[in-house]
Amino acid sequence: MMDYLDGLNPSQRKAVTATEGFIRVIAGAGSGKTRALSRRFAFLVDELGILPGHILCVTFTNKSANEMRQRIHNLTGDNDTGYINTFHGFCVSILQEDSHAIQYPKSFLVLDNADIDAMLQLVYDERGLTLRNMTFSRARDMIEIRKLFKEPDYYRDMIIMSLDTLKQKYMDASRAEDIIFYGYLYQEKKCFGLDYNDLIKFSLYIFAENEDIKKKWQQRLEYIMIDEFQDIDKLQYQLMEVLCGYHKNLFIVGDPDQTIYTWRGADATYLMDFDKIFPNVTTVMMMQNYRSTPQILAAANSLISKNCHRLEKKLVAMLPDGQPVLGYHGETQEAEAAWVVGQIQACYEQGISYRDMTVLYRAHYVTRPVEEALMREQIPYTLYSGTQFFNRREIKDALSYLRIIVYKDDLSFLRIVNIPKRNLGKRRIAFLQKYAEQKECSLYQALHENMEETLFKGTGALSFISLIENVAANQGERPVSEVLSDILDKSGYESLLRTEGSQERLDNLAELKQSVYEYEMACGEESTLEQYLAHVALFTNRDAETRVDKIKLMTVHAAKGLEFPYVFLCGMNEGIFPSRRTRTRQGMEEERRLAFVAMTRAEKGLYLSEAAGSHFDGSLRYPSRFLLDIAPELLTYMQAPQEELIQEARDYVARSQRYLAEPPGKSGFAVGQRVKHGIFGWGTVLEVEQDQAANVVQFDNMKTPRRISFKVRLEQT
Ligand SMILES: Nc1ncnc2c1ncn2[C@@H]1O[C@H](COP(=O)(O)OP(=O)(O)OP(=O)(O)O)[C@@H](O)[C@H]1O
Repeated sequence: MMDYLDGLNPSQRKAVTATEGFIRVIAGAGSGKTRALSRRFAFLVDELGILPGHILCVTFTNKSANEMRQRIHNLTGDNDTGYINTFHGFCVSILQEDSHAIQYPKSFLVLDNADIDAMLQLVYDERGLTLRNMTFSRARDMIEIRKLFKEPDYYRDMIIMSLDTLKQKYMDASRAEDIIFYGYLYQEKKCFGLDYNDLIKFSLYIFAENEDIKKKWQQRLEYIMIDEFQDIDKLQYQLMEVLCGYHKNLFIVGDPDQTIYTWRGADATYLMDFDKIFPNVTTVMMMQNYRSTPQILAAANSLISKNCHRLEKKLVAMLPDGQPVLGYHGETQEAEAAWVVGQIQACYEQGISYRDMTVLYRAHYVTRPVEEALMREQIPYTLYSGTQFFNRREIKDALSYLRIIVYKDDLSFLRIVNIPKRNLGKRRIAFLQKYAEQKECSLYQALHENMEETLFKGTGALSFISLIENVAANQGERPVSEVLSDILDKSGYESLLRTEGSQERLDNLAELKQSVYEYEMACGEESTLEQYLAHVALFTNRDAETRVDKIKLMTVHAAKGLEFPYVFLCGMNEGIFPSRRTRTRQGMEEERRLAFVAMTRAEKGLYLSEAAGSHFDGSLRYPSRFLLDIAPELLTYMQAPQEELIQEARDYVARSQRYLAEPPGKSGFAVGQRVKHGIFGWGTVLEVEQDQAANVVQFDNMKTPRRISFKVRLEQT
């Protein structure tokens, strides 16, 4: 047996061996929390003899869950790696076991954005809405906000209401927003689909209503560990509170300086106040950084020290000296891109592979000049963005084929029934929709019952149905990867891509097969197609790794939790990074943390660049305040901005800082509350816009509502 404490520093050892009670680890960037977490898991299993199935380890992304599973497998040699998952993924496990408590089948569908869009399309078609009423992406945001804040009890409609009553509510709705919202809930219930919010809400509901189920899970989870705790949100927090209620062994680890998801509801105070809420909390500080050179760390420390609201802490570099952090000011964006690419080439000539170099940026549009320069120099690169791997057409098609085998659901059916062409176009589908409506059955069932009818003569209906039935009949005995290859082959889908000559799409399919195969290896033999489908719906493009030697391009958000030998952080200009949408001082501190996360991804080399010129709206581009925050001796410019420009930038930053709303930037009001304004008089709060730091108030004496900044005092009833 290996010694699990080998190669750990004293605080890491403490984190590993303090197993009982409430433990909080405040871990700086690159201080080895992943290492500590996985060793702790192995320690619990091998030294204390805890069964892996009684440990829950929550990670922030599926990718980190997979990595953690792999590490733990390597450490313990055990195939059973317990519950290592994201909160959403873990809720899938809860619901797969206990969804009967809410009369949902085990085989519910986990919906991703593309599924939600497909459902929205059905609602829009049925109720004559167009994208002019609302784009899908705005509709998705609206639904999420309504579910989280405005109608947090929405899930009762889905669970308690009958499908018919829910449909009536949808049909009775007249405002576009209501039509979309209730139409979507209806579609969800109709096909037993659950989106990310539902997963947690439904689990909490089951626990609240069923003492025995709650007890079962509480008793099962003897030890709970949560990574990236600084980005936990309210619902996740509630779930965690319930889960640790029996054994009270909760281990959390996070870094307040890396909170970058407050815009999505994350709240670092859960980490900061942990010791005030839970009894006898042991706090361990991990401040030794093993990732970056002292040069990189000094620059990052210098930046983050400019945040006012933070726990004062200093990361200490453990690695030997490296090259200085390099900066560059380009006269144009093209010049900046040329410098970045020039540095990449120089590194490559020194024997550094492309895969060890990563370009990071705040917003996608910044990549255009860099991409052009890379193409010109014929340097291979991959963009982690836009169309996410699991949202690509061919991947969605392939997964729909897998889904139809298990669920026979309408969404998958509509997606693939006519791909490749089976002569099942609009007219025949309309017939099936009508038939399904009358018989209250699925479209698949409708086709099954009608395939011998004249309308379907000369179509591929018969062969489609028999293909699905055949594969479905024996899929239980075969590995998922085999089922996938089989269906892609027999459906003619793969040869369709071959005829289209889409090599890239074929490569992506190969990548998918590989990822299924790896999933099977990680999960052991008992992985079923249902389980795979539930988990794959939780994936994001961060999960699709590249195997070829290519430069990676990604946003800073996507780089969370990752590390790269050489990092090129470009577009460091005011209006880009920090983003022009930053409106509050809190928001500005979050941008600075984001820049800190970006810089601390780098191990050996860090390159910071920006360009003069103007933005889309004609305003001048100034170097980012984050560059000015770094002490000058810690940033070596290969071409520096002129002193005059720096002074202008400082003036600009000082001006813009004055316009940022004051902290704490919290409204303190609830929707519907009556308030009194010094001049406008009485009114009602319609909405609280945290990002604008304003309350939307309908004043009694005014026709239209006004946004009133948090800065202005409002009296309450
Ligand atoms: N005690 C140690 N001795 C040597 N190297 C270590 C030690 N602990 C961790 N490392 C190395 O330091 C690097 C950072 O560790 P890890 O990825 O676990 O950090 P992290 O705390 O999760 O980082 P972040 O919060 O920035 O994402 C890894 O390459 C890891 O192998």
